[in-house]
Amino acid sequence: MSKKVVVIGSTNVDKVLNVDKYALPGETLAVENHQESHGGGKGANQAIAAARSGADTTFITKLGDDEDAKFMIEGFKKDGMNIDSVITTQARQTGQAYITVDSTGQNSIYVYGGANMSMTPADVDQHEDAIKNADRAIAQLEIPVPTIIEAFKIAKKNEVQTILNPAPAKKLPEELLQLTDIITPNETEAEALTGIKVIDDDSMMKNAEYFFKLGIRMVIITVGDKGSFYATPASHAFIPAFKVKAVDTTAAGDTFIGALASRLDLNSANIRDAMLYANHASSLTVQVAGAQNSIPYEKDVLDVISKTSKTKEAIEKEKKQAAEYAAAQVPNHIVLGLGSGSTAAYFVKAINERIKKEGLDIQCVATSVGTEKLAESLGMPMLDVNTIDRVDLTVDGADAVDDKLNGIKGGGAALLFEKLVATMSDKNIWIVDSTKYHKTLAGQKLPVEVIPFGGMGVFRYLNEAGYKPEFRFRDDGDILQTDSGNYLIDITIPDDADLAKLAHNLKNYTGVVEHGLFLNICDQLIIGGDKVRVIDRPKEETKK
Ligand SMILES: O=C(CO)[C@H](O)[C@H](O)COP(=O)(O)O
Ligand SMILES: [K+]
Ligand SMILES: [Mg+2]
Repeated sequence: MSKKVVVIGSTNVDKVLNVDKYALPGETLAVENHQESHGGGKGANQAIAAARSGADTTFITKLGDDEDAKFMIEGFKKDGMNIDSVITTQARQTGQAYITVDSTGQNSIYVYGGANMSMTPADVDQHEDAIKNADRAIAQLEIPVPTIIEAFKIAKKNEVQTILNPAPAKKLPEELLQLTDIITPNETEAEALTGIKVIDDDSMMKNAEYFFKLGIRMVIITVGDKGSFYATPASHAFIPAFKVKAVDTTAAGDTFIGALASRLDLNSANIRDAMLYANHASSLTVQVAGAQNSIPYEKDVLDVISKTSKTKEAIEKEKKQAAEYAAAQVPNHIVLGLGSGSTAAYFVKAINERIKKEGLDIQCVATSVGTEKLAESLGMPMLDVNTIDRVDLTVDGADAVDDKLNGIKGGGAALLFEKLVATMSDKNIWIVDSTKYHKTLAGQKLPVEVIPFGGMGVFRYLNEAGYKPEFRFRDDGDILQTDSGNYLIDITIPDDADLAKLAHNLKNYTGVVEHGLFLNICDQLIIGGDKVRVIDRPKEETKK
């Protein structure tokens, strides 16, 4: 069901002058290149982005009675936008931006607000229905603030969600912020409003808390080519941008917002997917020079998503290949540790097939409640880990493994039981897809399991030590609890980390139960693929 979006905002015609160099005062320079006009304006860009992503889009904007207006309206109609609420004035020209770009790509812009800056609350009142009939209303700061306030008042009165893109950056009256449900600043715009510099997750959270206090329910901070952060009082996360070759970032921010508005459910339940969609959309915009012409259509975004999700299918295939390869190697008459996570689940099913078909004499030990449930549902013979003192072989997944077979586990929140079983196993085999194998673990996320009481103390220690800690939340926004009822704090492994020292320091900190660094544990790594790769721990390296 496509979202009904109304955009109340600006339209500019960008007149671009490509020159070799800027003319000095009094100087006259001939300009060779052909000059053309492009559509622009944050309102128009965001309306176009929403419309091209399939939203049922109505645009309330004010244009002069001139050629530029005709040029823009043609474009709006081509994008299937509802233009019944475009207001025409004789008193001002359509907004224009005079952009001079020199041979180095450096640009300077003069913006003539024109009709945009003459849009009044009365203009908006005349198009009250266009707002009333929408699911959500979006505004930016290229039209007068009192006009936005009027539009948002109508929206709130009619339970229409309000999204404020506070660009270009400036201070705003609390009245407007209190009428805003979702605010979408970039890092500079956020700082202009809150005075809190955006440098890391913590400062993004502080910005979010500032807006929550005003009654704003969701804060989205776009951080250039790094990605975008979202926060509601219940949950938050940073969604990294997709690494692409950026040619021209113009309209990337506007694309993100229009695309997000076309996807985000009104109860925000699909926030992660909507953010991923919007990140994909703006990653396409930056790869094309220009503004509105570079804003992608829904099918382009879905194409790039299906390409990445195809790798998702490829990854699942590799997990299965690694798991089935490992299952085929398991000897008879042993006590077998069953790992946790999606790759280990393929292994459990594969070894269960062998036990049934070949009548193998294998007793199993689970490394999590999830695996125990899976094994029992398959009728596998289980042992209670407290009744044995050793395991012959454990086969488990991993989140990241380096070229010394040191690894990180705990992505699936089972690290404590996994480490218990791994350390009592004579042999540990890890099964992974190719995205898990890295030269080094630096920069990877490392889970630290802490007791709930006092977890904040550990968080503060990790924060002060510069590990960028984040409590792990479930997708429904509640804090995650492990099988043992503990919390997980994910930290980032610093580039120059001494893993043994890091493991030692973490383990020794009061309140830390265990961490996800598994050093000198893995004896053999099996990496899935059409050609499975098997890497053994070098013989001379005795397990300490
Ligand atoms: O350590 C684990 C659970 O705590 C998992 O083995 C690890 O997260 C890998 O899981 P997956 O195979 O699903 O990527
Ligand atoms: K662009
Ligand atoms: Mg995982």
